[in-house]
Amino acid sequence: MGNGRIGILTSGGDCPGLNAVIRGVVKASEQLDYECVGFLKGYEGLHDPVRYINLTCKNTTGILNEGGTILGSTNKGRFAATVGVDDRVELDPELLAGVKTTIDQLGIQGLVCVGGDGSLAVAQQFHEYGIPVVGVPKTIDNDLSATAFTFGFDSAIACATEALDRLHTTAASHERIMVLEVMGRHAGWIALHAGIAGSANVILIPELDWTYEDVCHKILDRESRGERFSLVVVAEGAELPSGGHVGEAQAGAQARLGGIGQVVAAEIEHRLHRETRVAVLGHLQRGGSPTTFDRVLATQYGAHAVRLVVEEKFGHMVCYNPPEIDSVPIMAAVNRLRTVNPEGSAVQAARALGISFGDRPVSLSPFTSNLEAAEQLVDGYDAATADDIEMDAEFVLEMAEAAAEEALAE
Ligand SMILES: Nc1ncnc2c1ncn2[C@@H]1O[C@H](COP(=O)(O)OP(=O)(O)OP(=O)(O)O)[C@@H](O)[C@H]1O
Ligand SMILES: O=P(O)(O)OC[C@H]1O[C@](O)(CO)[C@@H](O)[C@@H]1O
Ligand SMILES: [Mg+2]
Repeated sequence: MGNGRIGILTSGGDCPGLNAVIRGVVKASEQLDYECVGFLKGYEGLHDPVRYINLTCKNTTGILNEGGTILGSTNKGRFAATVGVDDRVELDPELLAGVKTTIDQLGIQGLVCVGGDGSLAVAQQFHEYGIPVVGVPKTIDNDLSATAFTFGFDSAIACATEALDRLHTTAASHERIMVLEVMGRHAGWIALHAGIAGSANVILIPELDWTYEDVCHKILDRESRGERFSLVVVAEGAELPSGGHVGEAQAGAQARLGGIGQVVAAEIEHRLHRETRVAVLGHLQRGGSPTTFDRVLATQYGAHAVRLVVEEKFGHMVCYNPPEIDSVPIMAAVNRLRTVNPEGSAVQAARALGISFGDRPVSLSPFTSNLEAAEQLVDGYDAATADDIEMDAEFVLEMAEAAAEEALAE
């Protein structure tokens, strides 16, 4: 059996690039004369019943650009180590003992666990129990600490950006407001990056409190300049102005988020009396072929994970510390979600372009005469429906007056 055996499993929500990591691990292992074993359906294949396949360069050929994972994955089952942000649930000691027996009996020298925050929290408990593990950071949500990027994120934002490009043309043709709901759990990375790349007008993320007034304000401001359509991106985990998230609680697992797009679209339509439509991107963001960036990142992660096993750097996770691939203790990456910095450069750049986060009134464009914009804004406001419109006539007028005063002062 050459130098020994390396195990690998893919756990949690799938994402593009998982197969690229598997291939990277297998190829790098064979180069060093190690055999590879792939456990099926995440951690579940490690015990009762043990389910695995032998992986070789030959039987993994052609998978680099395939979405999904040839090993299968799950985000439910017996290995729930976290059920929410900053939560720790101890794994059953009998389960841990069973996994240790599997690893010992198969002669696995190191187990490569490819997963997000929850799955790596499991890997950390394996490590504490004496099971030799190394981690690889995966998730479309990009919410893992200690790495600049997880693989899967770039593919997800490519998908969301394409969706925005498509929504753009139909929104413009029909002069509608389009709301796109994207994934990301409690982090706004997908919404932020896709929103910037897909030229959204409003981006709503969990990290910033927002109001319907400010969202509608932005839409009206665009209308005042003759832009009679708007694109709103909302992260599934964004908190409603009234508090709380939209989704369903699940027993023994993280809440399933989703549905906020519909809520936001309905409220905008109600307040502005403008045709508003919603698109929910859902699992399209997790499927399909990885982008070039994700292929390169995932391949490097796979190769580097093998190196960690060979060097017996157990309890570590590979990470991207641009421009290099590096490693950190798994503990540094889990139980502390990496969320968007509201003062960070991406948010600042978006604001500089006039993208609204729904958290403050828009300032009128420096490129339009303020007076002209203010007049248009008042004209554009349909007084006939004022009684119906819960969005404040007063607010619009106040803004118009302030702008007019400013313009006169110039
Ligand atoms: N075998 C399992 N049994 C129970 N729970 C599991 C199992 N595998 C993964 N999970 C849970 O599924 C969830 C998702 O896993 P993970 O964090 O690795 O993926 P993710 O892509 O980041 O997705 P998420 O945003 O749902 O966390 C976590 O809460 C994790 O604990
Ligand atoms: O596949 P499921 O169980 O619906 O999980 C969806 C969740 O998984 C992710 O796609 C990846 O973590 C999240 O963005 C989303 O909230
Ligand atoms: Mg996660």
